[in-house]
Amino acid sequence: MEGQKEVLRLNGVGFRKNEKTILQDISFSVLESETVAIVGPSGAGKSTLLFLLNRLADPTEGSIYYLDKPLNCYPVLELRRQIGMVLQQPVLFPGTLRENILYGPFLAGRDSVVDLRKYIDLAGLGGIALDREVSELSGGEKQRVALARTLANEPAVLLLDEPTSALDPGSTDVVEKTVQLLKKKKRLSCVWITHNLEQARRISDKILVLINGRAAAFGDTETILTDPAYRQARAFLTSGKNRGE
Ligand SMILES: Nc1ncnc2c1ncn2[C@@H]1O[C@H](COP(=O)(O)OP(=O)(O)OP(=O)(O)O)[C@@H](O)[C@H]1O
Repeated sequence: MEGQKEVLRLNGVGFRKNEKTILQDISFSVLESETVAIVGPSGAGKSTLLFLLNRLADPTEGSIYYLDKPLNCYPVLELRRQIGMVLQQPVLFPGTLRENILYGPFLAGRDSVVDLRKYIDLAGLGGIALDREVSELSGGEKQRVALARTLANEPAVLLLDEPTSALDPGSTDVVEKTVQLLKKKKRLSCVWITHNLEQARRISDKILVLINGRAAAFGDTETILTDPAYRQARAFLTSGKNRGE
């Protein structure tokens, strides 16, 4: 879409670990208010690519820009506030719902001014008492707490690594709708790993197909999912290596 600013840009990104090439020559950008889905077979390097965007690792080749500066020019904690991450298995601290959601704002010194209710409602947690221990919650509820906690940092970019693969349809719907709402209201940008092509169709504007650490295709969602030119890339995703959700 014209006029959307570039939020993330990868130029020829590669990553090697223990002499093994995990990612090679990846270039694409993510615009403001845009969701890019990353799809690809197991072991293709999807999670590794997401880790690079959050500086859990650094590329061994190429560069990654966030807005107008290389990623490594930002203090890492500030960067992770602006580029939040939600993983397949929610990582929560022992403690209450309130403590978990206020953790990020507390670190930033704004826990006393934050509107906790906003994030509770966004993540569809309205029916749960704020002083409930998170260890007592269901998997779907925990994942929604993890989402609310990340959103409480008011990130500009959200990285999602199969956030709904272990969730029931109701919780999946909450996560998808929340992200869509924030795209519209806050111009949130997302990079969302999914094994589910139907989910990719619902939530993404563009798709990156990653195969053996390389970008096999990148483009508009409908084009990637329907254009015969991408049949081979799609075939990889439905070849049985791919898990359904
Ligand atoms: N810390 C590490 N050291 C060495 N190799 C690693 C490391 N992390 C991942 N790998 C390897 O990198 C490759 C890509 O792994 P990655 O987890 O990024 O793939 P993925 O596409 O996310 O897979 P899945 O869909 O199964 O989650 C795999 O071959 C994996 O074994």
